[in-house]
Amino acid sequence: MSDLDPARVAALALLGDVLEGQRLLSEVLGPRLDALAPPDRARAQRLAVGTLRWMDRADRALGPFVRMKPWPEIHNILRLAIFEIYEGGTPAHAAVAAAVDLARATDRGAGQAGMVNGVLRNVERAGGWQALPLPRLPKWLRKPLLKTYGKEVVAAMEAAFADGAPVDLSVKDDPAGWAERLGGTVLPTGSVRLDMPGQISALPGFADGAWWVQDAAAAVPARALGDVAGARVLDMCAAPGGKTLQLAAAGAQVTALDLSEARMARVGENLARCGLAAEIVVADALDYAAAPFDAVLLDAPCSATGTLRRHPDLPRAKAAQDFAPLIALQARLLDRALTLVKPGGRVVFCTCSLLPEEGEAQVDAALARHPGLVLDRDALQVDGIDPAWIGAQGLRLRPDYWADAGGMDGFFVAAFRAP
Ligand SMILES: C[S@@+](CC[C@H](N)C(=O)[O-])C[C@H]1O[C@@H](n2cnc3c(N)ncnc32)[C@H](O)[C@@H]1O
Repeated sequence: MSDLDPARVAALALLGDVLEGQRLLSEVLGPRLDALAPPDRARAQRLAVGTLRWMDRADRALGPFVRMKPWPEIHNILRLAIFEIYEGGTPAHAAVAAAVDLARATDRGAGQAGMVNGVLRNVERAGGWQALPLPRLPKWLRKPLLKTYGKEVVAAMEAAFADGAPVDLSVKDDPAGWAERLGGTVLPTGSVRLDMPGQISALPGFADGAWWVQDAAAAVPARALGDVAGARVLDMCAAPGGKTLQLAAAGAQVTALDLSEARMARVGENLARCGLAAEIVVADALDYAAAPFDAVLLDAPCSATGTLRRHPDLPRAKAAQDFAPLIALQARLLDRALTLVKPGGRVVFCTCSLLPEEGEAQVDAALARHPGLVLDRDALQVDGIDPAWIGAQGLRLRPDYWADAGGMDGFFVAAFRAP
């Protein structure tokens, strides 16, 4: 494959890892891309992410022209070419020629190259890309979301997933000043949004640690702890540290705990870059013991289905049954959090999930397990949060909110007072 475009070859390998190997892109990007030149690395990732994002529509476009389901690698070559032509800005003749070269280089050989050429020409001739429905989520996820939110909301969420995500920053101070310097806008919750940021680490303020990348929705849970200046706060699942940075910047004495040593190293780096401090503990939160804290933030491991604008690989690599152990762990972590806080202290539980099992249902179950545990819905009324987003159990943030301004991640946030 030496004459082939290395970025497209790598993108195809990534697609195979996700779609056939059921691996997340985050697990395979390093091994697949490290040997490439930086521009090829960025392009390969962009091609793989874009193809996954638009895959459902690409399959609809292909449907009338493929009689039998193509071999997986040929199918992925077709999907990649269709993404490139209709959403990736590649001239059609170049995308088709590249797809034919890629097909010729597979084990299936030249016969498949002819088929790829013919099918792509047919798709082009048929036209109508824009008239096809927006990409739909896979059934395992679409079904429970339809049951929870209804057809209209799920369609709006799917539109948000197709749009992708801007880059949001949490700033230590002066959001308006940083928005002006970086050409961004200040969101109602105080995050700064950038539409076309380019290389993040080259932007003013990165090296000095004036801000860090954090989706606007992800910045809300730490705010639900209220004024934490001087308080001892446990960030119980802390890595890579977005919320630790927020709490430290707000003047809390933070203990940042996480099971993963590698991910915790990133918390240390982020704190150092931003000139902030926290106690770092690598441990299983279920075994961790300490003098009771004033407050605990539990950002529990979850399905991450709220982050699909940036991670279209996730619903393709995972399935519902993968999350059952996490849902059980969330309940155990919440029980543990309640033992680590002073009586009457605030505990904020959150997940970047859209599934009620990882949000509202966890709250109902925790209230049933712990007599005396009190929900503190007032704590969720932080600046910029529409009160209509706060339900009986907590704050439900959805990717289709702020649709005209670029959306937000899906999140669930609940605030409790410990018994
Ligand atoms: C959603 S992420 C946390 C994101 C982080 N709060 C932030 O804002 O950057 C969940 C984290 O939980 C950690 N985790 C999973 N099980 C854990 C356990 N038993 N004890 C401590 N941490 C755990 C994972 O390593 C992962 O870093």
